[in-house]
Amino acid sequence: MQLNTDTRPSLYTIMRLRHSVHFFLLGMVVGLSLSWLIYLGLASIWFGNHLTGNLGRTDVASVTPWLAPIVWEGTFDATLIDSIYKQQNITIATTVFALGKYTRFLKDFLESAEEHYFIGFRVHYYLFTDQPEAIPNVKLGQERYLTVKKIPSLNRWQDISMGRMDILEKLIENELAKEKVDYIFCLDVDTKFYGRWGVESLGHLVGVIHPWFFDVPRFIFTYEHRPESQAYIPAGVGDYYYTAAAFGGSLKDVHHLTKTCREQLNIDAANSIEAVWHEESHLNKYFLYNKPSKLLSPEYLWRDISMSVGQVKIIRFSHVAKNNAEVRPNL
Ligand SMILES: CC(=O)N[C@H]1[C@@H](OP(=O)(O)OP(=O)(O)OC[C@H]2O[C@@H](n3ccc(=O)[nH]c3=O)[C@H](O)[C@@H]2O)O[C@H](CO)[C@H](O)[C@@H]1O
Ligand SMILES: [Mn+2]
Repeated sequence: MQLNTDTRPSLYTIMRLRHSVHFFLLGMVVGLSLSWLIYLGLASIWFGNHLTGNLGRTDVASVTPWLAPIVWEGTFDATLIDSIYKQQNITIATTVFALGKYTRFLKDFLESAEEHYFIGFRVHYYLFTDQPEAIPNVKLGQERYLTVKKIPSLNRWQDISMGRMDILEKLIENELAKEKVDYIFCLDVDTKFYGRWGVESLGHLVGVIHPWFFDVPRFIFTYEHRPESQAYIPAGVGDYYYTAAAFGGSLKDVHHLTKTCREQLNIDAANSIEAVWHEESHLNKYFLYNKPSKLLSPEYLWRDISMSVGQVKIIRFSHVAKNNAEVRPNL
């Protein structure tokens, strides 16, 4: 009997083994490729999120010491923030006063607002004037409304400017509170929009840093320093210097602001004292003790379109050059 002592693997076995190895290697390659693709996918989501989180500026402060954001270009994602507010069906009331010769600013103000201001959102302008017939016919976009309110003019521009607090307080109380209004902004009319002013600006109480005082030390701020005035701020105190040409927030907060400033202005008037920068001084006092929940950088009220500084990468809203002696009723 002959035993089969040939222990060498048959050709067939070798072929099968090689096949398995090939299969194994192929599996490895496919597996690794898949893992790599999954890794890349996850990484892009991960780093994508981090990129959003990395928005920010190193050349300016974008948060206050009480952790309120200061809105500068490069600190927010406009598309993302629009999509968040789009779900909320909000209305933004916007007040503007144009008395005497200031009606001439209305055309540019309204036309430029229709191009840049809360585009895609419901805006209701409330326009106070002594000459409704002088209001230009500006075509408003969809879901944009304008209500004109006739009010008497006053002899002093300071009284017109300060008188806004009282009128705004009453507007909120008597009208806006009953309507579906979520936010309100109160703006000067001798201004024009040049870039996006959108929902990134919304908050409970919103102040705009004055364009002449955003990069100077506190002792330069033109707060009211006479203790006799209700707008008094002691030396060495204060966070920022805010402009009165633009402020806003929720109806409730802006009502409290306008009511408080109106009361303080009345006490000053009764004591025959007028704060150095009128209602702006009172607004600064208010913001010192009622901190804004959001601050807007001077991009949201620049000095004049022709002036540039490195920190201001985009001018969204700006005062227009005007000859005060010519447009105001008094000096
Ligand atoms: C950049 C900035 O911080 N601006 C403030 C500054 O002066 P401004 O020089 O910007 O004051 P202004 O002459 O623009 O007056 C304020 C606003 O009152 C209205 N108005 C005034 C006069 C007139 O005859 N008709 C009329 O409609 C108009 O809406 C105007 O925009 O100081 C004012 C009060 O001291 C206000 O605090 C302004 O917000
Ligand atoms: Mn002004």
